[in-house]
Amino acid sequence: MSEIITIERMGYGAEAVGHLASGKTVFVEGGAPGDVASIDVVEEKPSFARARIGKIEQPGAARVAPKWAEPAALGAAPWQHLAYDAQLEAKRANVVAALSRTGGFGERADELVASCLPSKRQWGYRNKIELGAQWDAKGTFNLGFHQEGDPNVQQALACPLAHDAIAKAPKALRGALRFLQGSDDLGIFRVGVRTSVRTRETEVALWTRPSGFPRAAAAKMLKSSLKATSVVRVIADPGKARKIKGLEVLDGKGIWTEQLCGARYVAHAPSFFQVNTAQAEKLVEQAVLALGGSIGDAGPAGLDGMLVADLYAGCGTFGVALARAGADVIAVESAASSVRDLRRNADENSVDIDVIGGDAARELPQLGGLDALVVDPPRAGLADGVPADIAAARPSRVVYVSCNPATWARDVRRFEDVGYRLERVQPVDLFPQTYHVELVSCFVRC
Ligand SMILES: C[S@@+](CC[C@H](N)C(=O)[O-])C[C@H]1O[C@@H](n2cnc3c(N)ncnc32)[C@H](O)[C@@H]1O
Repeated sequence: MSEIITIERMGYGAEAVGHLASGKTVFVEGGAPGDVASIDVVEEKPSFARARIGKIEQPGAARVAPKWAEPAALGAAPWQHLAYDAQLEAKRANVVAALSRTGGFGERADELVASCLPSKRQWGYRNKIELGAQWDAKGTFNLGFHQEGDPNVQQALACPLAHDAIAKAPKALRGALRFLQGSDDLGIFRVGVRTSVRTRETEVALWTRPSGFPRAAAAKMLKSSLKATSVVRVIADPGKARKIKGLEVLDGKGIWTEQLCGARYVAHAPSFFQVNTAQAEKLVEQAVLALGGSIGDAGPAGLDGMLVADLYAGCGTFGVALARAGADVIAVESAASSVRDLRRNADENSVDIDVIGGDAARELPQLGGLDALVVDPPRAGLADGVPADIAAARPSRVVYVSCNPATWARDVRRFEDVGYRLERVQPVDLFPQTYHVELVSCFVRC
């Protein structure tokens, strides 16, 4: 079934949103706000439909020519056909919509959400590329991007979202690993590459199942193909990336380092680290400011003597900055690799952090009274009882950093129910050309 519609807005996802003549909401792959397009409906459900663009009759004002022509861009850069200003507006609108509907803020949501802070680099901003590895039915080794809902990897020659030093890694690594393996399956199921424009370090991490492995040959080949300063092998089972069975240094330092807000951070391959360093600095700055601190030439300051918990702390992106600002920091993180890196990052930046390895929800009730708290959970947001446990610690301020407006808006409701008022929401664009948006929100105790 085809019909001509006008695209209204971007959804929270790859698709744009419009309405069929029947009034039904339709999600349109490849649509841009303002497009008048002939669409082909590919799926119809009782309350919504999905469609593809047949022909654009008249392009919307926000539409631009996509830069990345490979099919992998559909999954990795699904908003690249939108002008950057329109991307920022759409991201803010998605945060407002989540707060309004899921958070129950109605029209008040619009007043609380600031404009989305733009990324200086709209391409070439990622410090990390993560590629899935697979053997196909013909016995060919493939390396590419995972697309949501598709078990197969999508091959690509390059990733223009990544810094120049690693943008061509998909092709280079595919060639190197095909040569290394020949027709032998070495159990590689994922390859991660991290680079820093600040420290000039590049690390290649091969994720493999436990088995024999030609360490020296792999080290030589990977080091030369990307001028890597570190080559490591992470031993784990596919689908169980959190259960690391071993980490072998094949060449170089065995770690990757990055500089952020004037501090130096070490991150081992299995540890979480923000993928857009320059924008992560804005997250940190926003968090420090929200707690009443300041950012000066010498770094974060002005939180002297405050007792602050940093939950879901990773390698210490927030915790180290808060401690440098003078706060007494208790950090909780569950992944063993990140916990070790966090301890080392505190030492290397000459700050004391009380690092607790464990589940944030479980540890929180033992922390006692707090002056303030920063939480930065994974996409699923906070476990049910966490806002109430936070309220029991009676912090005067809570900073909630989120990468998922839907779960965040649900949690906002919970915070308001336990006596915290949402004061301000600052979306920050860490992921240009995609629908993803990060936000820093601040709550005060009523
Ligand atoms: C979105 S990352 C944020 C990390 C850090 N705040 C940063 O900005 O780099 C979420 C972190 O939470 C950790 N994590 C996941 N579940 C957890 C849990 N139940 N308790 C504590 N940490 C957890 C992950 O290992 C990851 O490091």
